[in-house]
Amino acid sequence: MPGRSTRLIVALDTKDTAQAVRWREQAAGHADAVKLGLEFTYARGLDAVRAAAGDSPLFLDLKLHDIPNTVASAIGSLAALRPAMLTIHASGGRAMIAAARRAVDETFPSGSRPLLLAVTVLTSMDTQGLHEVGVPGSVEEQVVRLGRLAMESGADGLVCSSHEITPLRRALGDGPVLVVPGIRPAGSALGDQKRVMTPAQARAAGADWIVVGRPITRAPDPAAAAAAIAAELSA
Ligand SMILES: O=c1ccn([C@@H]2O[C@H](COP(=O)(O)O)[C@@H](O)[C@H]2O)c(=O)[nH]1
Repeated sequence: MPGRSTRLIVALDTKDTAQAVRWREQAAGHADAVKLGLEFTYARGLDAVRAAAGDSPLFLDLKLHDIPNTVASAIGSLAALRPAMLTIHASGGRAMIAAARRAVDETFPSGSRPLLLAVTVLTSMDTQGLHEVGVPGSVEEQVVRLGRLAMESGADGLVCSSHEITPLRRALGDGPVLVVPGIRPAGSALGDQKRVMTPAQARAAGADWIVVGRPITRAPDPAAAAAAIAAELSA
C-alpha cells in the first residue's frame, strides 16, 4: 500500500468466529491489522482470538483497567496471542500504567513486544459525558492530561479521537503512536460515537492508525467499504 502514512485497523466486533474470519478476509489487502476486543474475547475466549486474527497483526483491545498487580498478571496471560498492540485505560493511573509496562517487557521477548497503548477519553464521550463522571474542563484538556501521564509512565502510544491529535502532538511531540477510532466516512451513521472525523481528515490530522468497525463490517459490501477507506487514506 505505497504512499500511506496512516494505516487501517478493521474492528471485528462480533461474537461469531466465522463472521470475524469472513470480515478479516474481505478486508485483506486493504486493512493493515485487525482489532479483536471485549465482545469477541468474552464470547469465544483467548484461543479463538488468535485463530480469528489469522496472520494479520492483532490490535488486542481489551482496555485493561484494574489495580496494578491485576493488570500486570492479566498481561502475563496474553503471551500466546502475540498481539502487535494492546490497550489499557490511562485513567488507571501512573502505577497501573507502569506495572503494565513492566509486564509487557517481562512477558514478550524484545523484538515481538506489543505496543502498549493507553486509552485517553473514549471517542463515545463528549464534554457533557466527561462532566457527568466528575471531570471538569474540556475533553481536549483531559486527553492531553492523561496522554502526558501515560507517556511518562511507559506507554508507547495513545488512543484518542482525531480532534486531539494536534494538541497531543503539540504537548508530547512525535513520540507517541496515535491510534484513532471514531472514524466515519462522509455520510455514514455515527452510532454511539461522539468525536468523529472522516478517514481523510484523520490522515490530514496525523493519525498513525485509524480503527474502523461498523462502517466496514455493517456495509452491504465490506470489501468495497474497506477498499474505499484505504483509497481515502492513500489519496
Ligand atoms: O475510544 C475508543 C476506543 C476504542 N474504540 C473501539 O474502536 C472500534 C470502533 O468501532 P466503530 O464501529 O467504527 O465505531 C470499536 O471496536 C471500539 O471498541 C472506540 O470506538 N473508541
